[in-house]
Amino acid sequence: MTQDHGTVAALPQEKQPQDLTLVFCRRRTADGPEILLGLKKKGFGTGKWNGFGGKVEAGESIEVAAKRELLEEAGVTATKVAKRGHLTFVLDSYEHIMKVHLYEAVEWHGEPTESDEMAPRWYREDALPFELMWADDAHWMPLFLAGKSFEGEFIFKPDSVSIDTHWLREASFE
Ligand SMILES: Nc1[nH]c(=O)nc2c1ncn2[C@H]1C[C@H](O)[C@@H](COP(=O)(O)OP(=O)(O)OP(=O)(O)O)O1
Repeated sequence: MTQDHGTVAALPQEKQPQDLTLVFCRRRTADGPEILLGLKKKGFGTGKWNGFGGKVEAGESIEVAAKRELLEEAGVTATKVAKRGHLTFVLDSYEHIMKVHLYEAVEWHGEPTESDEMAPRWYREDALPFELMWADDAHWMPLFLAGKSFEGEFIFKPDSVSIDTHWLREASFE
C-alpha cells in the first residue's frame, strides 16, 4: 500500500530520526554496469547485502560521514559524491526511526577490500540479490539505477523484515 503523507514529520522532537548514510559505487564492464554491494557481517542488518554507510557522528556533515563510512567499510576513497535520495525507515512501532541519506560515489578510487563490518562484491545491475537485501531496496533501487533522485518513507511490520506502508517519490537535491 502506498500513502503519500509524511508521518514522521509530525513526530515530537525526541522521536526525530537518527541520520545515517548509504553510498554506492558503480562501474562499467564489458558485461554491463555493475554496482558495489557489501555483505553486512555484524550489527544492524547482519546478513544483508547493501551499500556502505553508518551513523553520522556529532559535528560531522552528512557528506563527510558518507565518505568516511565508505572508506572504513570498503577501503574505497570517494573524492566526489552526489546525493541521490533520503529515505526514512520506521521500525518497532516508531521506537527505531532512521533517516538514511543515499549517495552515489561519482569519483572514487581504491580496490574494494573486506573489513570487519562488510564483505564487498560487484553485482551486475540487472542481477541484484533483492531477496538478500532490505525489502525497501526493490522499491527505490530501480530509481537509483535509472539516475533519478528520490525521497520516501517505509514503515516496517513488527517482524522488521516486511513493509507495512510506504511512500516514494522523485525529488531534486541540486
Ligand atoms: N531499510 C534499510 N534499507 C537499506 O537499504 N539500508 C538500510 C536500511 N536500514 C538501515 N540501512 C543502512 C543504513 C546504514 O548504512 C546501515 C546501518 O548502519 P550501521 O552500519 O551504523 O549500523 P550498525 O548497527 O552496524 O552500527 P555501528 O555499531 O555504528 O557500526 O544500514
